[in-house]
Amino acid sequence: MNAQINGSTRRRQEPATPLAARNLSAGYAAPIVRGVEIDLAAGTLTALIGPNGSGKSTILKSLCGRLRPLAGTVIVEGAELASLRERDLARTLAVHDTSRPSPELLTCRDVVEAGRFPHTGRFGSLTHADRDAVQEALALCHIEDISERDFATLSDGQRQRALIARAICQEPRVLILDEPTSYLDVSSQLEMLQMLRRLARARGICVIASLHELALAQKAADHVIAVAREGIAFQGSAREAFTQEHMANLYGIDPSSFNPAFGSFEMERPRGSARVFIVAGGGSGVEDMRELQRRDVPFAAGVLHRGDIDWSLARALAVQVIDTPAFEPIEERAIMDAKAALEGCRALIWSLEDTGAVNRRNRDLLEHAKACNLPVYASATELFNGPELYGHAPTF
Ligand SMILES: Nc1ncnc2c1ncn2[C@@H]1O[C@H](COP(=O)(O)OP(=O)(O)OP(=O)(O)O)[C@@H](O)[C@H]1O
Repeated sequence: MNAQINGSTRRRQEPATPLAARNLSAGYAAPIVRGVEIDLAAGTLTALIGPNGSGKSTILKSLCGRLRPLAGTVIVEGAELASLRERDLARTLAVHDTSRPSPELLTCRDVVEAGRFPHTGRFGSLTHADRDAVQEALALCHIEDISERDFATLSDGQRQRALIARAICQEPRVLILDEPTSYLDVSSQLEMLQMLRRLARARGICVIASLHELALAQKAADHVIAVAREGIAFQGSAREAFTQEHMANLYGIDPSSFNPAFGSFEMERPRGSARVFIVAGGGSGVEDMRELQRRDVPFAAGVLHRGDIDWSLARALAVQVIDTPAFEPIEERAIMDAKAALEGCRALIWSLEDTGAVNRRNRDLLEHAKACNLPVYASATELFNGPELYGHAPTF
């Protein structure tokens, strides 16, 4: 977001932990999550992740006082949440959630201005400083141009921005957001998280948001808390959290379908024995592997250098990957394994444009395919649409 985040005038001496939970049990008639321990630092963005129904919203509601803890305590800037008066709490903590109020006859600006109530006097009239804070929040959320529109007529994404702007102009020390990106388009999601992250840093505030977009959470969050199985499954830095093992346990998926480099999941690999062998490297096979996956054709891939971009995708999508150590010429063992795998296939896709010192031995596979009378294609598109480089079109 382009709007300038004004941090210098509002920064204060930070206490160590703006928001903490100690042995918190949160739920309704019975606990949904137990034993929750949280310590959030000032100036950071924390992402709360986890499957549907795991208890993210329930935790957030308890952290902001909308749901009374069933056990344990929530501590806001050193004070027990339960001991704070509503107005004092509102000066410290602001909440955005997914519930959708539909106030009638209020403009978008009116709704955002309501965020100033903890700072206004008895009659609720706004000072210049209040109006500046409102204007700044409108700008940060990119809704200046719709500020005079009837709130009830805004789109879901515009309302979401307005409600986040309302929480921001409250100028809290702690900002709690339940799915702040749920109604936003892809570029707006990026902008919103980037803005929240900058806001956290510039104002030294603590932001915690539940998110389903893991790739975004991985890029934006300083700290990640994963909720599952009645409590916190794990928490730590994005680097610590977004591992294949953690994601597999959290979402019950095959570990190799999560790519930690990009924070993204791949669709399930085609099942069965490999029918196509793909030779690739340096990203040359990405499109071909995706095409095979879309067409549900099981394939083997090799010989790929470990760490190569094709290698990491093949590990998620191929039924067999034959690899070799990075930066070294292909091992003899790998060539033998690849030839054996190739013999069980019905076609070879040669995605490489050229070979160099470290992958020259892959040319043996091209020769082997010809010797085995296997058709060879330059890409998956050609495999499905012809013409073949060599041999006869296979049937799948
Ligand atoms: N008011 C309520 N009364 C009783 N149970 C509730 C209430 N609100 C939520 N629950 C239940 O608590 C559990 C956790 O819900 P919660 O909304 O916290 O999950 P979540 O992780 O935020 O899910 P999602 O990702 O789908 O938004 C669910 O089983 C839900 O049905």
